[in-house]
Amino acid sequence: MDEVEFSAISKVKQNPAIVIRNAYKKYAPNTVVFNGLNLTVPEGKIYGLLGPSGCGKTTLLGCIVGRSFLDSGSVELNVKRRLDLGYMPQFTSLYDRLTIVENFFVYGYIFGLSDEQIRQRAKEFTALLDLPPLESIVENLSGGQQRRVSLAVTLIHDPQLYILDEPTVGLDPVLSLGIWEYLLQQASNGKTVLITTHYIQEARQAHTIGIMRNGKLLAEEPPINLIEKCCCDNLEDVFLQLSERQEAHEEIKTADYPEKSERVSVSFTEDHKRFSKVRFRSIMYKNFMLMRREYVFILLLCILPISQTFFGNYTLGVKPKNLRIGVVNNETPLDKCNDMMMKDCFLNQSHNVFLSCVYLDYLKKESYILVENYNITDDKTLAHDDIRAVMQFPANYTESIIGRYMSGYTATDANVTGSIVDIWIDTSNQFISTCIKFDVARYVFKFIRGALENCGLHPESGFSIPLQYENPIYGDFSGNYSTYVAAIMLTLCCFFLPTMFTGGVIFVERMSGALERLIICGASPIENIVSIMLIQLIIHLFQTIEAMMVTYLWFDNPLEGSAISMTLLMIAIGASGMCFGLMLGISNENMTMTVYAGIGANIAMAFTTGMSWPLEGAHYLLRAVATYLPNTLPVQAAQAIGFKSYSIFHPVVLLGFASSLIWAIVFLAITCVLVSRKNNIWAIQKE
Ligand SMILES: Nc1ncnc2c1ncn2[C@@H]1O[C@H](COP(=O)(O)OP(=O)(O)OP(=O)(O)O)[C@@H](O)[C@H]1O
Repeated sequence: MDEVEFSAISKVKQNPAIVIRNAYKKYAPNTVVFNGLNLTVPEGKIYGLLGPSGCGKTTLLGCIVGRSFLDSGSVELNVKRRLDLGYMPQFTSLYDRLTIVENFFVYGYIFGLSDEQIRQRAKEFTALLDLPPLESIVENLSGGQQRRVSLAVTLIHDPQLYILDEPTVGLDPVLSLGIWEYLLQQASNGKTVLITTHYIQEARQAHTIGIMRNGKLLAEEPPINLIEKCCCDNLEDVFLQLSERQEAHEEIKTADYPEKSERVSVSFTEDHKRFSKVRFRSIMYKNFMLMRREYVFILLLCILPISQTFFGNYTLGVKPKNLRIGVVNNETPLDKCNDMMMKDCFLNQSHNVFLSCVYLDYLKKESYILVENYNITDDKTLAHDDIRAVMQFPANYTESIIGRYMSGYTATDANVTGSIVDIWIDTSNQFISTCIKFDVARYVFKFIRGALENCGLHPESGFSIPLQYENPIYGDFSGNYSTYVAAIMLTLCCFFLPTMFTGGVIFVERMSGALERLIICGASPIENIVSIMLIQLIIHLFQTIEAMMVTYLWFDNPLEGSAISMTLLMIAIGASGMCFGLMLGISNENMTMTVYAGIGANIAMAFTTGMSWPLEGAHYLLRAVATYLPNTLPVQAAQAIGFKSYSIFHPVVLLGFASSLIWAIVFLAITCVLVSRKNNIWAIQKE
């Protein structure tokens, strides 16, 4: 018996279709996959690649179709166009939400097939592979059915070279036999087939067998030769025998691994063409079909900006109502207060006006709920959680006010102390306590003015502060938080939604393996990214218009500047959000990370826009950084257009645009670096 050489260079004499020489590859220092591997696939033959699980068969096929690189060595194919290559990945890698025929159209269009040709091929494969009805959605098919559809997709364009990664896994023997018969027939027509399989006996039908183990090819011969040489009855025994022999020579595996990594890859002639109308049409077809199928998701995308802006405008900055205030009125019980007191002159003692009633009536009209006979505990803490403040009026409150008014600066100490209302406020909620402080002070002046007017006196003759607020420079007198925060919410909405959509779509396409499959079929990454961004841009335009209509038409928030400038700014913000999403979708290996990174970054950026608190109060280091984060300058630009009617050429507005565009470029640049550095970036590795 001849000694079977390790790493045998083929003795097959036919023209080679695939030649791999001195291939080295490792994923990590301890994961050497190829260690000087040589392989030759003869043209017009079926080559069965066998090897234990994890020996590198899929990696090898990946290097042949251009989805992975070798660290060193060479790969040569007899085909120079992707059109001549048909690759069936290990996982089905189809568009699960599309129907079988829609998948045929996506991949048929990529290769420039006409509708008629695609339909014809679909018919042929339905018969050959016993496919389910072509209108079935792929995700509803069984594993075996999906695998058969995947094989049909691989062969739709009638390629010269078939690279098939375990096409018969999970199929019944009849179907497997049918597939092998078809492959043999194709080989007799001059097609070359490289096929991996775990079913060793099935591989007997191949013209040549390659047995791979520990980074090398142990043998490469017709199956019958191998069986004879090893004096075995079947291929399984050959495989075991060769494996045992290699164990004995294990030291060979640690042969000198090249120090320099060259990233060797196959190249196809049409690869220089980064953008092709034919391929772009196919990708857009796929996007539109997916959108049509996912109409509920699209509807949700349209509703989201409306709901976000509605919720935001209805909750943020709206004055709290129905706050409960405990009242201890030592002057008179509240039920003795009446409407007459509000109109009568308090200086006329016979009218029995209680000013505490007049004051409390103002609070009641402002929607405060007064809790009567409230008991103040000794330590002045509020006894009930829902009581936000407690007010205590002295017994001789009205009398003391009159005394103070009549005597002016000569008022007695008793009159001064008797006219003071004590108030205890729960400050655990700063917004609410500030609101109460503001209202109780405001109504002191208001009710004194009203009371003096009831007596026919000049309203300013009472207690008032010598300060006059003129018209606001920007904004209105109410100066409320909701108008301030409206533009911020709009900005965040326009950044966040494109981030999540783009990141999500890219991630899902990577996870399904369909994106990588499209790229192997020749679709360039640029075509894919541009198509996703185009769809997102259309959606974003709708979302921006909806969100602006809710913000400015429904809620009447101030938009002093041009609506067109504001729309353009929101589109620029959306573009940077999209690029951020793209970076997240490409860089993460699991969905949870993508979602966490997207939401986490957006929450952090929302804080640094000054939405919840002015940035002027932040730590000076954070303030310095926050200014240059993606949403800070755009928010300032949006505020400037909304409140100050700045034009698009004003430096503040230009800075907002510049920030969004620069960030978009930064995110794209990071994405490009990741794409050029990482192996198999277009697919998430499955176990
Ligand atoms: N992207 C990757 N990063 C790190 N290691 C990887 C990667 N892809 C594959 N590997 C490792 O490389 C080795 C070869 O994997 P490969 O999938 O090529 O084997 P295989 O022979 O196809 O296995 P199977 O028959 O089970 O599909 C395995 O040890 C695997 O863990």
